[in-house]
Amino acid sequence: MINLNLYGWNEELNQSKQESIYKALFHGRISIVHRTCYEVIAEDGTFQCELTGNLMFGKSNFDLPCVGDWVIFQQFDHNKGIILDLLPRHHVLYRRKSGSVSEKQAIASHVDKAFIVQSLDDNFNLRRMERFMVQVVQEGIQPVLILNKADLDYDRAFIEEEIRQKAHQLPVFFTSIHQPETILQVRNTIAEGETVVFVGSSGVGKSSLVNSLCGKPVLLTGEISTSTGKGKHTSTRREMVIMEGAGIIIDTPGVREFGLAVDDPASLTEMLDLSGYAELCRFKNCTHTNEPGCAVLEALDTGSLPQTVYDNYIKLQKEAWHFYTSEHEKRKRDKSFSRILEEVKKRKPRL
Ligand SMILES: Nc1nc2c(ncn2[C@@H]2O[C@H](COP(=O)(O)OP(=O)(O)OP(=O)(O)O)[C@@H](O)[C@H]2O)c(=O)[nH]1
Ligand SMILES: [Zn+2]
Repeated sequence: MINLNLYGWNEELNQSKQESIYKALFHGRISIVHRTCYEVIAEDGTFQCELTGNLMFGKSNFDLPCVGDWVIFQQFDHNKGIILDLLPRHHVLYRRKSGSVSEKQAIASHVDKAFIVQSLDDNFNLRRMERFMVQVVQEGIQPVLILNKADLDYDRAFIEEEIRQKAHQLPVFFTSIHQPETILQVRNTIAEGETVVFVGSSGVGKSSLVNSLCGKPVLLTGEISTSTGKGKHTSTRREMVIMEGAGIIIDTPGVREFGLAVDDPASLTEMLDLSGYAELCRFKNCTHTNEPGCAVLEALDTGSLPQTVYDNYIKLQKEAWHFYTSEHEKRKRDKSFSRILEEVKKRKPRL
């Protein structure tokens, strides 16, 4: 018998289950998605499940279950099932599907904290960190910065100076899988039943960290490729694992570029340290690009706002607006399409 409280099951989820017409069936949490096959952890063990047609058709991609989702399923055989219902999601980590402008993809759900992992070699990049931060904060997920491979040679003074401006926004940890005490520090911040997702570029050590946190190898890690000295891309599927006596970890595969899927582009100034200036702009709806009396541009001119911070803001802002507007266009189109379908249905067949 598996205690699902350790996997994050709680009273709130139980309440939403009671509202489902399938409340008499089993519930469980998705730990791996493999194309159309979902591995579900339930009280009676692990089940290989498929989706019922209702959950599959007429749904956007991001409505499909993802790792971390709680579902209700009908068991058949001893370890198989059909997923009939998806409990309401909260704190979902989305990203824009690569190669698309407006299609978002759910990566993990019911997430409490996001560990944004960078390695202390040439991967360290605050602007890239901001990209992840913007996305997770949007969903009410708490960001944490993990600077890994602290055993390597790096300029600690430089890094500390760089992250000083960020330290008030998110906790920062220096870790190394070769220094157990640094792993323990991170582990102590994860409470029982809490869900943590790992995000970051390929090769920064996400899977290695997960293994170290669990105290045993639970995920495959990339071997060093001798030619480049970098880890090979390994994770092709997402996995959820549990740490004994602590929370739940979801590892995500490293992606070359993590595309923003934010619904509130206006929130960017706050997260990117521009709000202090933006409040002083003459116009309330200032875009900080060419307006007179723009305090952001002024700060840029006097040098108190670094050009790199501003450039990143403009880049993310553009991307967010692009996503936001095309998503709205698409919704409008979908709506009128479903209206046409309704009309078609209403029409009586002529005999
Ligand atoms: N020196 C050092 N190497 C590390 C550390 N953590 C991980 N590595 C190495 O970095 C390489 C990549 O590690 P992974 O854990 O596979 O990286 P990942 O972020 O999961 O990569 P993807 O699965 O591709 O997203 C492996 O060769 C690890 O042994 C660390 O703290 N110090
Ligand atoms: Zn302005």
